[in-house]
Amino acid sequence: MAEIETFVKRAQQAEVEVEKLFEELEILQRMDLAAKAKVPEELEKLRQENAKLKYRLGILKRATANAEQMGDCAKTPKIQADAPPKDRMKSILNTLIGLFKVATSQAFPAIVDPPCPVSVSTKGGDYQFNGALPIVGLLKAQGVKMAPREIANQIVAQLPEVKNKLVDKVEVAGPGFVNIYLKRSFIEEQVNHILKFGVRPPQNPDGRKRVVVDFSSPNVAKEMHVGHLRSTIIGDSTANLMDFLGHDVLRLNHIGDWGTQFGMLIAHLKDRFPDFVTNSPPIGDLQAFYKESKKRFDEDPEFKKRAYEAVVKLQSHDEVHLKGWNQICDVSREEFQKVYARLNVKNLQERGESFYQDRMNDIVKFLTDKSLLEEDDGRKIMFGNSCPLPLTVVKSDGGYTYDTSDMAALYQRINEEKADWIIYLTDAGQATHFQAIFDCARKAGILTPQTRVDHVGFGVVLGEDKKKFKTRSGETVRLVDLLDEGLKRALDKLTEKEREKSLTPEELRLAQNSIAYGCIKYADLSHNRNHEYVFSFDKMLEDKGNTAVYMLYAYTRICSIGRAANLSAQDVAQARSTETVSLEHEKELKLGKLLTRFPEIILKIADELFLHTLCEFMYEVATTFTEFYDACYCVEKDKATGQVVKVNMGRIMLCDATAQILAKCFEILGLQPVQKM
Ligand SMILES: NC(=[NH2+])NCCC[C@H](N)C(=O)O
Repeated sequence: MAEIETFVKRAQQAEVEVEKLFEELEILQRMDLAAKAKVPEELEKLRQENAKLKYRLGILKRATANAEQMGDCAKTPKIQADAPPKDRMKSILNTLIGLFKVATSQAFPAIVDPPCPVSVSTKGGDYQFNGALPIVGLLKAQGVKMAPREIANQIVAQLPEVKNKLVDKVEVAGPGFVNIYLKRSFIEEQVNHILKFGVRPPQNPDGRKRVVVDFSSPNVAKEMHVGHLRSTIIGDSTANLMDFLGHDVLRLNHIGDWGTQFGMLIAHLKDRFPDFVTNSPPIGDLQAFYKESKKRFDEDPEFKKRAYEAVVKLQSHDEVHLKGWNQICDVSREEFQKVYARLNVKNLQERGESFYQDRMNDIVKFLTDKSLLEEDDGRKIMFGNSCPLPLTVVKSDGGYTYDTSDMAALYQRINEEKADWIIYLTDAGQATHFQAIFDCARKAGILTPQTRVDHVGFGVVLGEDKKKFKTRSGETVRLVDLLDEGLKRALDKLTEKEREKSLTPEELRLAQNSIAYGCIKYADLSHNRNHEYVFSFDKMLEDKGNTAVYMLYAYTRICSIGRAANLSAQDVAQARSTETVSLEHEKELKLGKLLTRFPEIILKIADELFLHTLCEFMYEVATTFTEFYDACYCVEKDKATGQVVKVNMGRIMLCDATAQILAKCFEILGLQPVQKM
């Protein structure tokens, strides 16, 4: 299997490179540069290499096909490594940027790497090129004076006429914008592409990356709180998105499972359950256990002493102490697992702070050797180049800190995991911690520009009273209780609508789960993550506005249109290869255009890491779909008998493409829509 992965990786890299070279070649040809000669040679070599890889991949794949069939198949097949890039979805925005870049370079060869801003148009045209204005300044710097409209005209004159399947017409407007109108035939082609190939990822401009997503990361023996819930939800979706793009994703749960608090926990364990080594201790409520031991630690100096001794024993890997530590971690692990199972969070690998024990020694040595550590009141600290706050790498008692483990983890992820991109999900309060880590890692040469790092922060969760989220009695809300309440509220909602009358008990249960977990996730994901977020079941369960309930209903409604035409799901699936969509009606075209924006939205979100953009897109799809459905008959029925008289298959296919796009969005967000609710 590992061998296959390596082949897949190499084949994909080759694909990306071939495609890149194709593009480059096209540009070079158009720009009529003499440097052409070398490229075809390289291209040919890559092609041959790729053909060989594909051939061997084919053999390996056939050999493992049976094994794979029996394994746990993902719901949507991952993009095939041997799928030519041409089969992926096209980002219209990127294509337009490419076209205008070439045209601008041709019109103004003296400007190196011209800026090329293209955006979706709000009026006049589908997209808009805004590059003329910045060029005014650039020309001026070279002593050339030219009006923006004139610049726009010259650029437009260079747009390739032939071979352009995409642009219908362009017009220079206002102070020098270029309005771009797309060809209907192109939009139709893109929608038909969805029917033929399914919702495929767009071509990644930077190729396949090894992406580490560090999320959830609760702490052993402490409450897994709503902050961890946010991290879990946003992190899981971020990882899903990276998966969809075809990256090689590693989901890591950096749990807090190491540190001095284990001394008091183990000392307390020894007292409470003296036979813990032979009999698994029934700890039950670990939070209460934590509180008890903390109380003793604070009040009883003798206990405190034993707690310190226990830490030393644990760190020297004494068997009995390791056993106790493991038992305590197991109790927490079980609790965390319950939450993950209910939220359907999969493939999250536990790699807690304890994993880095030896590596923390190594990183301290590494930093010491580079003379980067300073003494400060017995501590060893490190300053970066730009961040005002130093890291505490070694405490005065010789112990390590959160900073030390994160430095060690960063080193490990870059050098052992070969990460190209590392994404951390924690509350915004940890922003300075990560700034300092990244800053110091750059200074130490651990982090170079080859690796992208992002701290994806999020705001705090508030209760409906706009105060810190707590239970009525002021306790932290247990996540399992919160999820239970979600389930109860979802069922109330369904019975309020008397859905139990038309759904089977199993359908009702599925709908309840879909709504409960869907509403919690969607409420979180649909808001800008930087903002504070008010946790309110009432708001989440509203069926108007951009809520999970609205979106889930919209989806089931679209899915039901085929049924209204007496078509089974299988009929619809079969029609995808025989029917085509034509977007004659204005509302059909509007919907088609929106669907074809999916690839550019995905690329934007992957770059900026703001998932609410996807929710906004989904909402726009749902409302645009309603406009289409109100204006265009898909199924005509005899008013008197209710019999189907006419089915417009092309339109049913447009419904299907819409449903497929929405299904993919749900999948990325970790929601599980149902066919009926
Ligand atoms: N690599 C990391 N620091 N990941 C995030 C860890 C979050 C930490 N355990 C907390 O509860 O706040």
